[in-house]
Amino acid sequence: MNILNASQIRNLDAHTIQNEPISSLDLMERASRAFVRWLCARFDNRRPLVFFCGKGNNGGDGLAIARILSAKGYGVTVYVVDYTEKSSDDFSKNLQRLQEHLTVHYIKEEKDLPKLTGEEILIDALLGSGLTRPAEGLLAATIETMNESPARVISVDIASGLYMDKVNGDDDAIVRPDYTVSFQLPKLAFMIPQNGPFAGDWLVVDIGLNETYIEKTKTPYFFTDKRSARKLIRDREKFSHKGTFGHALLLAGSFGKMGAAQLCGGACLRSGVGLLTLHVAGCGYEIIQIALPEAMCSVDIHEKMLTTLPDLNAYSAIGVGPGLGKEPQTLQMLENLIGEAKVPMVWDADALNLLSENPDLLKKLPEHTIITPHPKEFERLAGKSKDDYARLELARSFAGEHKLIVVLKGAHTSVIFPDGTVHFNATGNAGMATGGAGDVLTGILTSLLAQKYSPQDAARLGVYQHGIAGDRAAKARTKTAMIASDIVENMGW
Ligand SMILES: NC(=O)C1=CN([C@@H]2O[C@H](COP(=O)(O)OP(=O)(O)OC[C@H]3O[C@@H](n4cnc5c(N)ncnc54)[C@H](O)[C@@H]3O)[C@@H](O)[C@H]2O)[C@@H](O)CC1
Ligand SMILES: Nc1ncnc2c1ncn2[C@@H]1O[C@H](COP(=O)(O)OP(=O)(O)O)[C@@H](O)[C@H]1O
Ligand SMILES: [K+]
Repeated sequence: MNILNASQIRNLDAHTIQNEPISSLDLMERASRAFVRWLCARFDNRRPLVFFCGKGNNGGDGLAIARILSAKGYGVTVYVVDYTEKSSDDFSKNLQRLQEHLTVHYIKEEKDLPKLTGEEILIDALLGSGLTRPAEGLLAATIETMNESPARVISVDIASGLYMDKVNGDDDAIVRPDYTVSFQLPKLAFMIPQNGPFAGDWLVVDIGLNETYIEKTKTPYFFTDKRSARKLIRDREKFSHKGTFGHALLLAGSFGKMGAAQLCGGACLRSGVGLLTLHVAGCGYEIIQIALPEAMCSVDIHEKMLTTLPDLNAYSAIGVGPGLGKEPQTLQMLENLIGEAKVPMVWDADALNLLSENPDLLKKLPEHTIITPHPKEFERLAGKSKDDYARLELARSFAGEHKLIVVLKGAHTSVIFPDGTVHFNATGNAGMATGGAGDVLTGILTSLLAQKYSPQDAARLGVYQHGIAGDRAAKARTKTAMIASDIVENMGW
């Protein structure tokens, strides 16, 4: 799914209005009904709803939503923040319609702001995708009132004060919603870690904007949701045999970190690889043979660390890093790996940390290798960024410069291609912020590469499937109690 910027969304609205055709007022009504459907499925009419509306189209949505919900028997109070003389046409038309049924309150100065009990549900319809500057004055005071109330807050389209596609200032007034019900497309802002508090639990409702136009609009940003992930999956052909699905090699596991190799190997096996060999430090032989009877185990000449490569000829993909350690002999092994590997690779964890300390080696990494840094590992590789948008840009140029597939991990992990394309992932949850979850991902990616998925497809699909397994694990065990091995246990699609 494409992610569009604010001006592209404006054009999309205009295109839909002109070509469907539909009036902008009817489009607003359709968007408002979509919002209402979501709200009614979630909240019954026992709680009072308090609306805070601006005077643009976001405010117009708020007024339309209030009218529809009031007709459905919800208790509705509407405040319009009177911060400007100007108002949009569709705002004015909806104001007129609403006033036929309901008294609208105006906030003209701060003392007009209501005292909230905390029992209400607050609907934030002050500013939407039309935000051009930080919210100030009365708007900022209204935002503060909402944020200070313990009441639940639902933002219409996007939290008021949050830019859709660029960084906000540290002191900007921005609503902190519990939920954002966004129209048609996810917004870039929702993908950015520092915006977590300003997106809340967000979801997208379909308002029938022109799909063909969306698909044709050029953007570097995409969202890997269920539909796009499904397109990547290959069926297991009836007459296939284990040779069809490749032989993966994992270089992982030193003394005290053999669990990383086990998690990585378990995930690799459960993602459909034909054969798996783990090459581990000598001390890991029994552990791996007992923990993963389906895998073969090759041991290093060194008891505690990885120092030498096995013969690489048998393998169709290689994953390296989990539980590797950073000993100088291990660095030597990585140098040899770069020299000898002729198959696609995934580099993770300590393999990346060793790369950061040896930039010459980074330059030699074969094109289209997948690297899977978390933000700290990425910082070690590429340097500091002043904010999360800047980090994303840095990752795009890093991927381009080194011709790598960068999987920048976190909530909405971004998979970045050398051409600068970014695919944000839809799945996963904060329960995955637990030691070993990344090792699981490396196993999945190596397995997909061994099965001859392209590095681009393997990265997008693997990250998606990792998140699905994490979501299932959270359902089974809760986000708090789940551990990385639960992610492996819950794999399968
Ligand atoms: N255009 C359409 O057909 C549709 C638009 N929709 C709604 O329309 C919204 C966008 O509406 P608008 O473009 O009217 O913009 P907004 O309602 O976001 O903002 C209103 C106007 O306020 C001004 N403004 C921006 N930042 C400000 C600030 N910090 N302080 C004071 N004034 C500021 C701008 O001139 C802006 O046009 C979307 O978020 C969505 O909620 C939906 O109704 C769906 C259909
Ligand atoms: N809040 C979160 N939401 C979704 N996924 C998350 C979240 N936190 C972590 N993850 C995922 O869990 C994995 C953690 O990997 P990593 O940080 O390398 O852990 P480890 O090194 O312990 O294995 C990544 O794939 C990341 O995307
Ligand atoms: K809003």
